[in-house]
Amino acid sequence: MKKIVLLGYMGCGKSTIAQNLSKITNIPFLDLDKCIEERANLSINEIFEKHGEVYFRKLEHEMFVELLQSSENNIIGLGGGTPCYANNHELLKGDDVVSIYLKASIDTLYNRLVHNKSKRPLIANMNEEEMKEFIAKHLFDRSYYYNQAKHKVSVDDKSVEETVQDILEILA
Ligand SMILES: Nc1ncnc2c1ncn2[C@@H]1O[C@H](COP(=O)(O)OP(=O)(O)OP(=O)(O)O)[C@@H](O)[C@H]1O
Ligand SMILES: O=C(O)C1=C[C@@H](O)[C@@H](O)[C@H](O)C1
Ligand SMILES: [Mg+2]
Repeated sequence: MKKIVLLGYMGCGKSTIAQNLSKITNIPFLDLDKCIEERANLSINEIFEKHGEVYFRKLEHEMFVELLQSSENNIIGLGGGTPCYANNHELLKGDDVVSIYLKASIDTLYNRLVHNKSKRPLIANMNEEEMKEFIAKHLFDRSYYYNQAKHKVSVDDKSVEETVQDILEILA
């Protein structure tokens, strides 16, 4: 079964773009973060607080494998860190997987995340200056994994509709 997997840094728009793509294509959308929250019956913040990040990464890997194994066609929106742990980047290369990196610049990410960080435990307690530096370094560290995707779409200065259109061209 075909799996369209959207990946990229926090705030690049995986969830937003996947929802819109799902409406147009009628392919059901699964958000990995949401699936984890439902399975654990805890928010992502609560999982990090109560059990720590290592436990979260284990749940994240198990849930990603489970979603890829299901027999339906799906759009799967990954968490920002998913490709960077537990060899999950290898799963982006599977035969039935169309993996797409939504590539955003540091400025785009910062502008989207600065007013929207409370539900993202890795940045929730940072001030604005710390956040910019963190995003720059973290994005650099993670880029190797994001670039394992089969396709790349730049999202800077594009509307949701324009990014969705770029993805439809990849899928055509
Ligand atoms: N052109 C755009 N494309 C996508 N998102 C946009 C755009 N312009 C503004 N946004 C906003 O940027 C934010 C993107 O957040 P979203 O939750 O979709 O990202 P994400 O990649 O799923 O993040 P996370 O990894 O934390 O789950 C949303 O608040 C969305 O409304
Ligand atoms: O970038 C990350 O490591 C994360 C991104 C979010 O989607 C969540 O999966 C969680 O907050 C961790
Ligand atoms: Mg998301």
